[in-house]
Amino acid sequence: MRGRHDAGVLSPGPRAPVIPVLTLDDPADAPPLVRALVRGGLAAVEITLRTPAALEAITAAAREVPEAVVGAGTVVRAEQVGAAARAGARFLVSPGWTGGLLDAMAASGLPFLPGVSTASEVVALAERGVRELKFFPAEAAGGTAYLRALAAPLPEIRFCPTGGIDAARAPAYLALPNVACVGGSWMVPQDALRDRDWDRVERLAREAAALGAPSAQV
Ligand SMILES: O=C(O)C(=O)C[C@H](O)[C@H](O)COP(=O)(O)O
Repeated sequence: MRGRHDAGVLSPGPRAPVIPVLTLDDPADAPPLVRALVRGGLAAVEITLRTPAALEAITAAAREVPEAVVGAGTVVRAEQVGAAARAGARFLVSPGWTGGLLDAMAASGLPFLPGVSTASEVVALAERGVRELKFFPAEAAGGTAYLRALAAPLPEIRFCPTGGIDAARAPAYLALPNVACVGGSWMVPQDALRDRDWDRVERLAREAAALGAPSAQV
């Protein structure tokens, strides 16, 4: 993988320790929600392609909140790559990977984070030149102990662990040398989203932004 991927989602640069992972049913929620996250200090956000509203939500957030960097998550099929890019996504995240998906993501020119949960996958992707990876599902797949173990043989790989991480667990991940940032949905609780309590989201985002030495760049 060449080109923009070398600039990467996780390379040093403008910093945020946490990427909020958003799943939205109403695209109208996207702009005020993303604005609240940006106000709290989390400017890079991932909107998952898990709902019919997702592409419209990406479009609305990208257009109405230009100070945010809006990416697409749950990219699991090659044809979703073009749709996400056309909607305005500026980075791509997948819970997993296939050769076809990697080719499509690389061809998009956008930074991307394929998901892995085993050492063999890390080696396979490193062989293809991909060194910035999502570790998913982080807690279920071995958590900080697993990532710490991977750092010894594979020190050049940088991870964004996601899945089961909350404000209490995030600092231990962020303290690892091979972790650039963490992903999670904890700063957007279901009831806050239902009640459109953007002030609460902003508070939780501010707490998340203060959590650790960050280095997500998108
Ligand atoms: O949809 C995807 O592409 C995923 O890989 C799953 C998400 O990253 C996690 O569901 C977010 O993690 P939680 O903080 O546990 O909610």
